[in-house]
Parts: sequence; C-alpha cells; structure tokens
Amino acid sequence: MTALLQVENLTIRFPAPGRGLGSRKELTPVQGLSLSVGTGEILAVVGSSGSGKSLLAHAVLGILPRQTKVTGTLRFRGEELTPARQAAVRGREIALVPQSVTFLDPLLQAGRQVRYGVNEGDPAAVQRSLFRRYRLAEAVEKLFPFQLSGGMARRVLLAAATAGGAGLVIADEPTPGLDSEAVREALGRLRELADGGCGVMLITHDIESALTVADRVAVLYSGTVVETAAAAEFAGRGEALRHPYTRALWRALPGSGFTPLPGFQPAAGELPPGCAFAPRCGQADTACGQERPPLRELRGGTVRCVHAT
Ligand SMILES: Nc1ncnc2c1ncn2[C@@H]1O[C@H](COP(=O)(O)OP(=O)(O)OP(=O)(O)O)[C@@H](O)[C@H]1O
Ligand code: NI
Repeated sequence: MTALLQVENLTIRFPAPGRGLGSRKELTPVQGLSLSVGTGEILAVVGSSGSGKSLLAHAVLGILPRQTKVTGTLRFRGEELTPARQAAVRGREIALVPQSVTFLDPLLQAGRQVRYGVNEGDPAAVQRSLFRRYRLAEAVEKLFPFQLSGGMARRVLLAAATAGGAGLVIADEPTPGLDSEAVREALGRLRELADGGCGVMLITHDIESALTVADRVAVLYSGTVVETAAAAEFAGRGEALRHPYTRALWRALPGSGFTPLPGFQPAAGELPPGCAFAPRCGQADTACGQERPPLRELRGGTVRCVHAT
C-alpha cells in the first residue's frame, strides 16, 4: 500500500549568513529524515525542542525560508511533492495547524478566518458547525485574534485548518495553552479526522497525550528519526521499544518511572561524528562514536541504532 505521505532522506540546510561576518557555518538541522503517514492514521512526531519537528512540517508544506537547501524526496499520494505541487495542495489537500497563534490574521475576525478555508458547501454553515464542534460560542465569530484567549485562538486555528476537508493534516503543537479537557477535545477531533480517512501528523512534546490518540510514533533526535514504533509499544518498561532514546523518553514520564535522562541533545552545528545519541547512551561502544548508524526496519518499525534487536 502506498503511504499518504512519504518522507525519504529529508535533509535541510541553512547556508551561512553573509560572508566574512564572523565564523558562522552552514547548519544542517535535519539530516536523512525518513517517515511516512498512512491514510486514516495519526503519526505522532515527538522529540525535544530543536529536534527538527517544525522544519519537517514546513518542508512538507513547502514554506521554508527561501534560502533553505532541501534534499530528499517527499511524496503525497504517491506523487512527488514538487514546489508547484506543494503550492497547489497547501491549505487544501494538505493543511497545517500552526504552532503559533500568531499565524492567525490579526485583521480578520475569527469566523472569516475559518470561512476562508472552506472549499465545499456553504462557508458560513460549515464554519458554524466547526465552531459548535470546537465549542466556540457564536459570538466568537465576530472577534479579532487579539480578543481571543489562547485556548480559543488555538481552537480557531484547528477549525480553520480542517475547514477545507484536507486529506493530510499536520498539527504542530496544537495543544499547549489548552486545559486538559480542551486537550482531550482537540486530540479527539484529530482522531475523528483520521477515522474519517484523513492522515494526521501530530507534532508534540506531550507524548502522554499523543499516545492516547496516535497509531504510531516517530521519535526525532537531533534532526533525524531514531525510531518509529506503534503507540501500543509504549508500555511497561518500554521492552518493546527499539532505541535507547525512545526508552529513556518513555521512562522519564510520570506514569512509567519518572527517571530523567541526563544531558542535552547536541545542537545542529555541534553533532558528534557517529550516533548523535551516543554521548548520552548507556549502551554506546566505540563503533557508535565513529559511524552514524543507518535507519533500518525492525519488528514492524524503524530504528537508527546498531545495537537494537
Ligand atoms: N531559518 C533558520 N535558520 C537557521 N536555523 C534554523 C532556522 N529555522 C530553524 N532552525 C534551527 O533548526 C533546528 C530545528 O528547529 P525546529 O523549529 O524544527 O525545532 P522543533 O523540533 O520544532 O522545536 P520546538 O519543539 O521548540 O518547536 C533548531 O536548532 C533551530 O534553531
Ligand atoms: Ni517546533
């Protein structure tokens, strides 16, 4: 079966700014990133700040800054996502729920932001039904973004993104600022979209909430996927998980041990030569410090670690 979205070997580089201005080098914050999203599935993309989650989303949508160098292959419904194709599907077949509420047009009332996205049916009727679904009072229609609470603004963003009937929804941190009831509701809405045949890429820091709705999880570390696993494999002490980092993430959660992982993810310009996780890994040996492990398939998932079995 062809995946709805296929990302193969995605690499994103930012050229060094200017010439002769200090010693800043080219940065490669995403390297060799591969994953896929199927029809009707929620793929959670997790990883700490700076691991490349938003860059991945922006690469799929084709909204990276102009000077960015992107290599690798992106396919949507089996067809390569060229810049022209991206422009054609963006906001229609592929929708973004942006990370920041500043993506709302400050000069446009909430109702109109949502109506703009409607491709089929009566825009006002679709907008009202989306407002009801997201428990936004009718009066919110007339409010401008600066008049919305953070939680309301996020619900307006979700409504606007899903108004067009997209086949793939990319939600970049859709839940911060929401209370737990609203988080459940927002994630439940993504689940409904997936159950209706939509593919969803749910980018988040909140693994615990993501696991309540996701089918699979892709774990990013320093700009690449180190593991993809079924959500159900996040259980017990993480015995079914493949990568030491995924296991450490899982064990750091309050419900599964609360064991913190010491150290930091290396920054994009300071990656060690071998496995990026090796400096923090209990299983690392000299080979891990020399060569970057390839991403390989293992037990129905993927892993980037030579020790995984
Ligand atoms: N335009 C840019 N120029 C140079 N570096 C950039 C640019 N945009 C992003 N980066 C760097 O790329 C890395 C990954 O950024 P990205 O926004 O994808 O992280 P993230 O995983 O989404 O983090 P967060 O969880 O904080 O949103 C970061 O180190 C960031 O500083
Ligand atoms: Ni981000």
